[in-house]
Amino acid sequence: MIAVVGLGFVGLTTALGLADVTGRTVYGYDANIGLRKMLAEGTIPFYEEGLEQMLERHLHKRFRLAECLEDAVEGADVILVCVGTPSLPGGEVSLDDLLGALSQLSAALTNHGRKVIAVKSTVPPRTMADKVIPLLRSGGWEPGRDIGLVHNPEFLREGCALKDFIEPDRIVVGAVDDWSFSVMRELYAPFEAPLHEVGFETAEFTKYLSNSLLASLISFANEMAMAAGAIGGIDVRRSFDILHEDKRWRGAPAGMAKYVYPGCGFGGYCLPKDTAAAIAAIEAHGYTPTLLQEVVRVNERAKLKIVNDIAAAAAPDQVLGILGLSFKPGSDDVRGCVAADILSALAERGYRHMLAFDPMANRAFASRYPKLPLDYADRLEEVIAGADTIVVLTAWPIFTRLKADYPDKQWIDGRYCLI
Ligand SMILES: NC(=O)c1ccc[n+]([C@@H]2O[C@H](COP(=O)([O-])OP(=O)(O)OC[C@H]3O[C@@H](n4cnc5c(N)ncnc54)[C@H](O)[C@@H]3O)[C@@H](O)[C@H]2O)c1
Ligand SMILES: O=c1ccn([C@@H]2O[C@H](COP(=O)(O)OP(=O)(O)O[C@H]3O[C@H](CO)[C@@H](O)[C@H](O)[C@H]3O)[C@@H](O)[C@H]2O)c(=O)[nH]1
Repeated sequence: MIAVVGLGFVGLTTALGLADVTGRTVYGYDANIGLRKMLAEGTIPFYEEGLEQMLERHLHKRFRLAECLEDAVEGADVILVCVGTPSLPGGEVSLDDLLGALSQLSAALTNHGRKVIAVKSTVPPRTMADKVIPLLRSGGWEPGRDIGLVHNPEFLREGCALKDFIEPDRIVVGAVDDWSFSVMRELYAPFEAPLHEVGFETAEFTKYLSNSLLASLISFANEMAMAAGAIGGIDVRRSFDILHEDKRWRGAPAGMAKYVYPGCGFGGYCLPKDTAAAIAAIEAHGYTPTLLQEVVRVNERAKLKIVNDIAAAAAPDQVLGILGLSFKPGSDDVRGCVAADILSALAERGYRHMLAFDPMANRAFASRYPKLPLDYADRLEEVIAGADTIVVLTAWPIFTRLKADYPDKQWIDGRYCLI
């Protein structure tokens, strides 16, 4: 049996993906009672393609919700911990939820059958060795002797989380001993993906390596787009389309031609936090990662640029139409989205009449950012009718042709996505 602790984006996807692919029974536990109740009724609190159907298929059968941690882990031989590791104000990661969950786990475990604890949350290098192992020891569990211990970072992308989990490019496992490796090999045997057995630090670092590269590529794209704007006369969208025709971008399974598009900055729950955490972790070891620092600065500059573009195009007493609030198309997640930063910068500059529409994220945005002076439109057409200047902040495909359809409006394309 499998247990999953923390049923957010990663935990729920992991639990349902494992139930589906392995055929094993998965017990899920989340500390949030409201979330447990919602899941027990077959609904999920965010949009993720195919996930609700997967919940419907496995709920109360292969996927069971536990009301307490003890029940979730009692019969499990693998316990995957998927709690959040958010950023602190200085960029370092908060390990409070993770260490809290692990200390609850060490109190909840009994000696009946050996188990593996697998940390899936993203953590800075040396967290397993310096924080997790000492914590388990202080709870009376010696990793490698009484209990197995693994770090198994997750690489899924929101918007295609389930597909990414079920068809991963690679699986990375750092473990305390051979037995833990063998349990993870067995767990992932039905998945057709290379499984890399490495040390804890390599597993931890590989996750930051991946997200830091993605953040660097986006900041590179944004730097070049801003440079092109300064030169003038350049069709940035077409330049990038032509760039992506280079065969080296196109080889499956990389699919990077769908990445490295310029825009008004990267946001979301992972790239900003993981880049900041990578910088903090590297600095803490005495090295100054100047390129990564610059990646973050370019990202701030990309957000500021669109704020300046808007200020140059429309006075604060005008109505601004805002299209797109979610951190990326295909998702209703608004955690760390650039729209929040951009709209709060506009509010600071005195803009008070902003009418926004997102195909999925209106409600989530309103509840997470209640102080922003925004009105919400139920339909795209209301924004078009209500504003002369319209700003695109998320590249939803339904926005692509609007500029051509409404040439009389003033368009500010924060995502270089309008044709
Ligand atoms: N969201 C992504 O796309 C993504 C992808 C790869 C890796 N990650 C990493 O995975 C981790 C989880 O991210 P997420 O987006 O799923 O976070 P999330 O905030 O959506 O979910 C975390 C869940 O853990 C629960 N929780 C917190 N403390 C708990 C405890 N003691 N016991 C039980 N449940 C507890 C919370 O109630 C919440 O539902 C993070 O480290 C993140 O960096 C996220
Ligand atoms: O070419 C691009 C690609 C993305 N973005 C922006 O970058 C942010 C993040 O996008 P993306 O990387 O697609 O989304 P996430 O779901 O946050 O996934 C990232 O973060 C996850 C959590 O760590 C990792 O597992 C994934 O591999 C990694 O892509 C969003 O604001 C996008 O709008 C761009 O501006 N240009």
